[in-house]
Amino acid sequence: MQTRATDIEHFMDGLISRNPGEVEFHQAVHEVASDIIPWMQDHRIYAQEQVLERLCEPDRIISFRVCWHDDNNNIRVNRGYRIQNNNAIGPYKGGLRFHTSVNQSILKFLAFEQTFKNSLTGLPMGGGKGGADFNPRGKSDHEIMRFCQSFMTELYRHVGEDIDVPAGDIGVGGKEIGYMFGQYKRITNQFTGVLTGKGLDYGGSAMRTEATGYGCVYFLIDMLKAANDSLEGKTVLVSGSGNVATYAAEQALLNGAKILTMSDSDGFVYDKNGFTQEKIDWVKDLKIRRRGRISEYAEEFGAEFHQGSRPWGVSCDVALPCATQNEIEGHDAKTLIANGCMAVSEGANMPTLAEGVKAFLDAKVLFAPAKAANAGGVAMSGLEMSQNAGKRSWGGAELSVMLREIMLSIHDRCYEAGNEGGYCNYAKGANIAGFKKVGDAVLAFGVV
Ligand SMILES: NC(=O)C1=CN([C@@H]2O[C@H](COP(=O)(O)OP(=O)(O)OC[C@H]3O[C@@H](n4cnc5c(N)ncnc54)[C@H](OP(=O)(O)O)[C@@H]3O)[C@@H](O)[C@H]2O)C=CC1
Ligand SMILES: O=C(O)CCC(=O)C(=O)O
Repeated sequence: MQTRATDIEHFMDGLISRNPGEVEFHQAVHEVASDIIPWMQDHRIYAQEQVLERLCEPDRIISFRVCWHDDNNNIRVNRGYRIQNNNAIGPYKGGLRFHTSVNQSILKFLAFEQTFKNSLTGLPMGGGKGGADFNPRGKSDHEIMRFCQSFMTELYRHVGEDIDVPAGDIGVGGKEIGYMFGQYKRITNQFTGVLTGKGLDYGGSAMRTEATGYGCVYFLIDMLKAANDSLEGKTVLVSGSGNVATYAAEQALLNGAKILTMSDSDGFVYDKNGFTQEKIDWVKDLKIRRRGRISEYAEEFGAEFHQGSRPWGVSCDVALPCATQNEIEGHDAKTLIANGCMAVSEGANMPTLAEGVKAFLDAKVLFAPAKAANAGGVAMSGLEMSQNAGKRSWGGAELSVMLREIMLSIHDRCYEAGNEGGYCNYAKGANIAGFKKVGDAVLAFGVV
């Protein structure tokens, strides 16, 4: 039986009327539904049992007030959230984002995506996401510490090593995880693996910092290999200059690529000579320790700074969007294609708008969707959970091998479900492979 476009529209009309105004959530669901609704024509049980409908309704949405004192002793009020989307295949798992843009729609889209991403890793992790509309930019360390402690003072009652295990995301790195872990331990008097991305001295895992960016490039390499190509000598645009961007740039460089750009929310830098390891290390120090702006790179290394723009107008072979959602619009995708871009691997979550994804797929650009390409980070978090549960720690070399194997198996799962004979639609493959595993678990539980 053929799926009619109206089936997808009908499904989306219902979803939009139940979740008004949540545009990012609508966008993420539409992207999955467009592949899953046709697929369910031949897999009727998932439609009969309303599996997609169930996965689109979070198990629970937790929202709370976060009060803290700034350095001038003013009381500040923020809103914190945890979206526990689905725990059919394991405890809720997913990052915390601290950014002014954070709202329920953004976190619902992220928790929804996380559910399928975690499924693709093959590890026992459900999907969740959380955060707050707190802006760490310009805050002192003491302010960040007080905010994190206040945030955890409410969150602690909703999380636990077998319940829900948050980690970092935009605005939440090792420092913030340390403050939150310390507060959890203080309140509960328990030392458990309740957060991942912890420091190595207190239960963290080697390779977690590198895992998302490295994994994104491993997926790219596997995709190129399946198309009888390689990364050697290719020019690469990277957006962002945070955790994912810097480690993606580093791994691409290690594989012989030439990195031309990095960016932040003020604009992008274009280095015609390419980023060396020394320059990437300088960016890491700028962003993590000095909390500076990417424009300073241009002054330091004599590169171009393009204020208020994204890097997609620069000619390249490969694009690695690693900053945030919706950073490649339809016209950006068309520009990239016109300038010769032949592969895109999404380090950020949902960085490409639907029109952009369609343009890439129509042009047969190799396109690695976020839920597959950036799954290395949460996979390493899953391995951190295993280490914590077993009260042991594995070495970096061992974990690197595990990360490489997990990324290859994610690639192969997506390839198997998305290969259309001559061209692989990895977006479709990731949706089907991710959905099927969670869906089978949902079916096993009956109506719950
Ligand atoms: N960390 C992880 O393990 C994982 C992260 N991701 C995703 O990767 C992306 C980046 O996360 P991560 O590197 O951890 O975060 P960081 O906070 O380390 O870095 C974020 C980077 O993106 C830029 N950025 C943020 N918002 C915007 C915006 N609205 N416009 C332009 N640039 C922006 C930031 O610039 P500025 O300094 O100006 O804010 C910064 O360069 C996110 O989509 C995240 O969800 C996905 C999987 C795992
Ligand atoms: O490691 C984790 O649990 C968080 C990863 C994450 O937030 C993501 O994959 O988007």
